[in-house]
Amino acid sequence: MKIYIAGHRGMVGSAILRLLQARVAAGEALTLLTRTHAELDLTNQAEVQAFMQDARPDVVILAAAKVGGIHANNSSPADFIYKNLMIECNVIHQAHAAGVGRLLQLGSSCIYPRAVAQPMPEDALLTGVLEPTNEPYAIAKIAGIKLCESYNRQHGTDYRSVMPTNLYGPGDNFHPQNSHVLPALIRRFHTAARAGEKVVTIWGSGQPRREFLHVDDMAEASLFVLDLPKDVYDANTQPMLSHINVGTGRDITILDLARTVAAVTGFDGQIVTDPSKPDGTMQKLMDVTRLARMGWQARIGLRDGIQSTYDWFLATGPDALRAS
Ligand SMILES: NC(=O)C1=CN([C@@H]2O[C@H](COP(=O)(O)OP(=O)(O)OC[C@H]3O[C@@H](n4cnc5c(N)ncnc54)[C@H](OP(=O)(O)O)[C@@H]3O)[C@@H](O)[C@H]2O)C=CC1
Ligand SMILES: C[C@H]1O[C@H](OP(=O)(O)OP(=O)(O)OC[C@H]2O[C@@H](n3cnc4c(=O)[nH]c(N)nc43)[C@H](O)[C@@H]2O)[C@@H](O)[C@@H](O)C1=O
Repeated sequence: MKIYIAGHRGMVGSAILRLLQARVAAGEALTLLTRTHAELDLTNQAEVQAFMQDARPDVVILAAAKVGGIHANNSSPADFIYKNLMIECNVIHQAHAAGVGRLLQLGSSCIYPRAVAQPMPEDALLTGVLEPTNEPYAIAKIAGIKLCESYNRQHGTDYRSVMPTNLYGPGDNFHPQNSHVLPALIRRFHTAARAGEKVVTIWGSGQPRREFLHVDDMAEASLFVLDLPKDVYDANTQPMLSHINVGTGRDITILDLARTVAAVTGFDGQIVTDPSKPDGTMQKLMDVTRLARMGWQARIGLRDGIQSTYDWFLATGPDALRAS
């Protein structure tokens, strides 16, 4: 079986690739196809068409996307909606055109309305107004779900969607402005602890609540959902409500997260908030009942996950981190 992993150098794609490589090493007859962004620009329809027609994968895992934290989303909304729509349209349509029967694409918890009841079940989709700081990205991610559902309904494909909560882990983007909160705080607290600084500032009020899932758990959940027999997936989803939430089912305030990162990195000074920066959604907690019913749950606790991610950060060194 030939599996194409789109986005294999990203945080999630590389974690999925590690799991699949382990399966190959254990004797599974899998051929893993990868292309870097430089080799194949997934926003380019002609390039994606040529690749799919030539490579003819049996299965596609779509983990490539334009990804970033609250500031990146808020300041480059055109990039987030345009690139993500183009990637999804090209990969999903050209996969179908090349006869790919099975596909898994990754969305995001930001697809749900900003003021929805918590925890958020899958059927909260399209029931209210989205969070403005990431509405363009969320619209693209909702389109990804609807693309998969539409191809399934019209063409009988088996294209599945998983909706991860906020992720973190090895391979994350630690950029000071463009990253998500957890890698941003690891870098900021580490730098402050090393420099002997007495104050670290975090964005917003510190009161928003977020749920954090380690990327190795996410990779496991992705393959779990991809591997589910079709009758099991179909029995637990609906043709027009087919996505599956992936999370831990537990959340934490940003201030408590900052305290945890401070402890892991050895920072013992003061933490102050910066209310001039946006809070975004006040709470984002996944209802993970659907996935739990099918037999999967997260294993890596937040404190352990932050510690191992910090160990990876230290081993990798700031110079090897992403530049944008
Ligand atoms: N990180 C998180 O907290 C969350 C992530 N997700 C979703 O999970 C998926 C993976 O995210 P994550 O691994 O964190 O993101 P990363 O930014 O780590 O990885 C994304 C990958 O996609 C590649 N890529 C982007 N644009 C293109 C393009 N035009 N052509 C080819 N490759 C491209 C990137 O390559 P390059 O770097 O060279 O551009 C990169 O390797 C995404 O769908 C994301 O929306 C969902 C919820 C939370
Ligand atoms: C995964 C998810 O990620 C984004 O949504 P978000 O959850 O709001 O993401 P975030 O991680 O950037 O922020 C979480 C909270 O943390 C606060 N915060 C404090 N200090 C820093 C800080 O230094 N950096 C960042 N980035 N945030 C900080 C910040 O103000 C906010 O209150 C979207 O891309 C969305 O589309 C999406 O899918």
